[in-house]
Amino acid sequence: MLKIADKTFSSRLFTGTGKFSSTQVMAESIAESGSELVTMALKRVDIQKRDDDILAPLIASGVNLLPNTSGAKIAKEAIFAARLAREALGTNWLKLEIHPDPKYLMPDPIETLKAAEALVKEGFVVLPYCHADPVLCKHLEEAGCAAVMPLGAPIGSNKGLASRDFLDIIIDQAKVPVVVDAGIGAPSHAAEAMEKGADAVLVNTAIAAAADPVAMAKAFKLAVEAGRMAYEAGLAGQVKQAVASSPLTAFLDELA
Ligand SMILES: CC(=O)[C@@H](O)[C@H](O)COP(=O)(O)O
Repeated sequence: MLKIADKTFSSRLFTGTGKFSSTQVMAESIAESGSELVTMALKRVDIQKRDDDILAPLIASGVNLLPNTSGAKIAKEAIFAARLAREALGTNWLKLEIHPDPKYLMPDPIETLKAAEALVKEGFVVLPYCHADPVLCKHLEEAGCAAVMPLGAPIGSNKGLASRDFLDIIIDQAKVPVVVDAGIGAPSHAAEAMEKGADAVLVNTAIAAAADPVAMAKAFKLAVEAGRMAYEAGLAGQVKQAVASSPLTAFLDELA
């Protein structure tokens, strides 16, 4: 079981709600993924009515909602969005996302830390999306964030763990759960993150944009479970030279 703040999860696959061809496909894919924590951009949710297109099936399914502040370019906007989300959705959980640059959607580390400090003080359970920067992740942890969400690669790029060496350091140092977020483009990328010891992964585009999102959601579910199982089993280390699996010359002993 994975514990983040006051909640426990049996699934280590978190999912997004964007880019699906329809709400029905989204709901079926999330159900198939087994995900228990689902993020949605506040800007996409009709906060006036709880029977909103995206919200209704999510609430009915019983998943935990993780509103995100995507669209915020500075800390002040993210804090405003967070308060709105708490009011509208009745959750103090928040995926803090601040990216001022629309081309690469790179998270702003300075504004993210500033907003995280303020939101933690207001009682939010803050899960910040950030660069795979070990020093920044430590600062976010010290600020009271419930987890850190370093990127694998730019959002929607499907490039996998381009930041793998830095993820290793973050995972090694972290005292809060590490959720690898963004850029995970294939089940094998998710498995790699889990094998490294990440506590969870968040996947959106690779599921939503697949030819068959429901089947892909299942593939990610299995990959995350396999990756976690491999991590817990303890991977055999890598060496440069070949090491024979069984004695090479024992059968020649007869000749001696
Ligand atoms: C939905 C969401 O929160 C995204 O911003 C997230 O970072 C996922 O990224 P991918 O779409 O690359 O999986």
